[in-house]
Amino acid sequence: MIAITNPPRLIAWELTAGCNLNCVHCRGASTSSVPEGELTTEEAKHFIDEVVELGKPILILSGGEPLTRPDVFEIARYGTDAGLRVVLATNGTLLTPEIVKKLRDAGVQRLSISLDGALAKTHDEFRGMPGAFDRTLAGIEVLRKADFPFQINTTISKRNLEEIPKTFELAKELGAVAYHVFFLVPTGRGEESDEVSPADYERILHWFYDMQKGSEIQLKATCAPHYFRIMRQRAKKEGIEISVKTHGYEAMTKGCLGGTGFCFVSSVGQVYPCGYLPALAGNIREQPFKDVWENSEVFRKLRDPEELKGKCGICEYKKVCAGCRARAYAATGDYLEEEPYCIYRPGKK
Ligand code: HEM
Ligand SMILES: C[C@H]1O[C@@H](n2cnc3c(N)ncnc32)[C@H](O)[C@@H]1O
Ligand code: MET
Ligand code: SF4
Repeated sequence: MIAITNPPRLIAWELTAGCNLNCVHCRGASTSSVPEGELTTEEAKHFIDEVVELGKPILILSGGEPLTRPDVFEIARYGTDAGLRVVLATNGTLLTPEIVKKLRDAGVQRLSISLDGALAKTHDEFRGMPGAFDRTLAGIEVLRKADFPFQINTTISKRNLEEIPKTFELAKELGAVAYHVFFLVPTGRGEESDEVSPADYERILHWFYDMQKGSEIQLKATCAPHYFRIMRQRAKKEGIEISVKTHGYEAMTKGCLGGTGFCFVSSVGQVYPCGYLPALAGNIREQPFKDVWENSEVFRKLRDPEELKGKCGICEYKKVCAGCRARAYAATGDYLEEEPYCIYRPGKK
């Protein structure tokens, strides 16, 4: 039998590991020092050529802080011309009208702005810089004036858990087209002691389900695969079928796309299932991207739910959830082990 591999739907690309901030939770442990040997402009363009050979995913230009890389506009333009939907993830502190114009001219379709609290103190402590909150809000103001679409990304940890509803309200007031929450993964500078408890995860994901129902803007939980279990448990209780009509995009996807619909490429060309799981699939300098995507052992394992261990392995929701592989890795050293932050006991329904 010939195994058919779907092309990636989304690729997050760390254009540079360098950053102007020093966030307490940063997966890349980014600082102002830029590592040696990052992909050159030519190598970056070559990578885009290779991506297009496989399919037309959304290309997320990320970092580090992608706006610290001078050729970011040239790379974005190249991706746009190649037919990709190019978006960019930024901390928002470096946005000026000139930069926003250049991003628009390069065909960038949306920005994500990280905002980790509704209060300046919370965000600034997260971001390791006094004044970061004000600068990010100033950046958002530039986007509003230019009528440039943006979403707000918030990483949820113990530091801001109780401020999430307020941050969601702020995102709406600011005119975000979507609100995406990321649950902290203990990797890089991210600390396990900052992770919210499994019970709090459950609580906030139920809140999220309720918010999603009546929300005029798109809400998405990333790195919280158990949301897809909760969605099904709640829908069953309410007697509703899960469909695109009732649950939108969430009905068509699953908990974690790492290695199946999504991958992360580091600034030196390393390919990983996501930016939080240091399980190396290959390097685009050594192998064609297609070969890494289709044949690497890590990706093959992640595509097979039968490989899952512990309670995830026997869970009736494993095909829609599969747990966070990065959290399993951080807790045990084995990315196929059970998700440590899920309270569900398989078989309970
Ligand atoms: C349009 C602007 C967007 C930006 C700038 C953005 C940014 C990001 C970033 C930076 C990550 C983290 C990647 C990593 O470090 O590993 C991420 C993850 C992800 N995003 Fe977005 N995103 C955007 C829109 C979307 C949309 C519209 C969707 C789907 C409807 C989406 C789905 C995902 C998924 C599935 C992941 C991967 C995490 C996982 O494995 O579940 N994103 N996004
Ligand atoms: C793309 C998003 O990823 C967030 N981010 C950075 N590091 C981590 C981590 N360890 N866990 C979860 N999210 C993280 C950023 O704050 C940004 O909003
Ligand atoms: N620096 C950007 C942000 O904070 C993107 C990457 S974060 C690891 O949103
Ligand atoms: S989370 Fe983003 S803004 Fe913060 S240090 Fe890391 S790369 Fe920079």
